[in-house]
This record gives sequence, structure tokens and C-alpha cells, in this order.
Amino acid sequence: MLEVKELYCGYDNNDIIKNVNFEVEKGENICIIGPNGCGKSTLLKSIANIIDYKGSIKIDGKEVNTFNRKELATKVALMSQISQIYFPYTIYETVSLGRYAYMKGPFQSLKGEDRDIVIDSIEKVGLYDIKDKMISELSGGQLQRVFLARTFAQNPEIILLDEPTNHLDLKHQIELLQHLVIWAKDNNKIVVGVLHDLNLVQYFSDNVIMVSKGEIVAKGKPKEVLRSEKLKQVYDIDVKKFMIEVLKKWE
Ligand SMILES: Nc1ncnc2c1ncn2[C@@H]1O[C@H](COP(=O)(O)OP(=O)(O)OP(=O)(O)O)[C@@H](O)[C@H]1O
Repeated sequence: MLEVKELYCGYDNNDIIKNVNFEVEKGENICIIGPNGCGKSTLLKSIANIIDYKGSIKIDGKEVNTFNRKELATKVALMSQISQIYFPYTIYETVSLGRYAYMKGPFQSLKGEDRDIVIDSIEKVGLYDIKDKMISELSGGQLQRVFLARTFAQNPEIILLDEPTNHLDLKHQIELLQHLVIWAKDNNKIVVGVLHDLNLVQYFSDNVIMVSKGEIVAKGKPKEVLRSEKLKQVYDIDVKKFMIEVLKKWE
């Protein structure tokens, strides 16, 4: 279980996130939505213990900032928007890095069971046939799937995703989110995703948290949170009206 209570965090003593409270049960996937700059990534960074925070963030009853690095890696993985830094590794080697937290020594080679997990993770994202390709030779979407496979191999309790679909075509966006939903349900894990596409949020999330200026302004089931008036207030545009107009164009 993830429990966030009276959370404040930000940069240079300036709080971006202010008094945020929410809980996520195991098996659940939640989406965090809100306009640019409202603090969504900052919130994820605090849960991943990348930035300091005030208040409390507990995973399975233990405060996030009390885990050591390896313990933390077995609890939480943050998949950010992909960086442009390419290491000279193959897909297989990159995904193997996900098993780091479970290795005893830093340069130990992977054991049979770890190898199986790595292969299984690569198969899940559909990259098995090119597993020996260098990651520098991949498209943005393929690279995103490599990082997802690495995250699956890490097998944390919580996967945090920061706009995970931004390099993917529609088929792969849907596949990625389906993989994550199934992963959470089958393994009793948690997915917390920042998504901008409200259609995907409506379709895939169990619960939604809407953030505006660093504060939660609505939380609950997608149908409750994605209400026309609320969206208008926060995004300053009639989202539903626009969506309906778009749908009409398809007819
Ligand atoms: N490393 C940093 N140092 C100082 N300020 C930062 C840093 N990262 C983000 N900010 C500021 O914190 C605020 C929230 O940023 P954050 O990236 O959390 O927003 P977001 O909701 O994820 O935005 P977006 O939808 O555009 O990705 C912004 O005003 C941003 O300028």
C-alpha cells in the first residue's frame, strides 16, 4: 500500500506540492492529471525519494526516505520521459540492469532465474527478436519499451510513470497501459501514472487524482473526477465539448 500524508516538497525551499494526501491499494492503478507545471513530476520524484519532502510517504508501512538504495529499488521504480543519453548496451543488457537490486555483488553475472525474468520482461514488451540490438540503434518508441522491460525486470512494488506514452504510436500506447494494468492486478502491485491524454486516463485508470497549482483538487473514480466543470476550471478549456466535437468528425 502507498500512503501519502500531508506532503510538501519542491525545490530550493520553495514548496511546489502542498498538503497532498492520498492512498493507493495494492492491485490498483491511478493516474495523476493536471496542467503543465502543476507539480505532477515533482510529486512522482518525492515518491521515488529523488527529492526531499516534508510529511509522510509510506510504502507497506515504511517511510520512503528510510530505505537504503537497494531496498528502495525493490519497492519503487520511476520511468521518466526518456533521456537522450545512450549507453553502449544491447536491449538484453539494459533490461538486465533491472535486476541490480537483487544481486549480491556489483559485477556478479545474472543467475538462471534472473535471466528468465529478463527474457520474460523483454518478451512482454515485444522486443525479444531484437534483444541483442544496441539501444543506440532503436527508435524512441522501442527505447521506451526497453525501459518498461527494465522496470518489469526490477519488479518493484510500485511503478511510477511520467508520461510513458509520449513516444509511442496508439497501438503501443494501449499495449503499454494494458501491460501495466495487468501487471498490477496479477501481481498485486501499484501503478501511479502521469498521463496527459484524458481518453487514456478515462479508459485505463482505477482512480484519478487531479492536481492544480500543487494541490489535489479532485480524486476518485475517473467518471467522478473527469467532470466537465472541473476540467474546465483546471484546464481552462471545455475538454468534454472538444472531445465530443472530435468524435463527431470521425463519423
Ligand atoms: N529541478 C527543478 N528546480 C527548480 N524548479 C523546478 C525543477 N523541476 C521543476 N521545477 C518547477 O516546479 C514546477 C512543477 O514542475 P513539474 O515538472 O513537477 O510539473 P508537471 O506538472 O510535471 O509539468 P508538465 O505537465 O509540464 O510535465 C514548475 O514550476 C517547474 O518550473
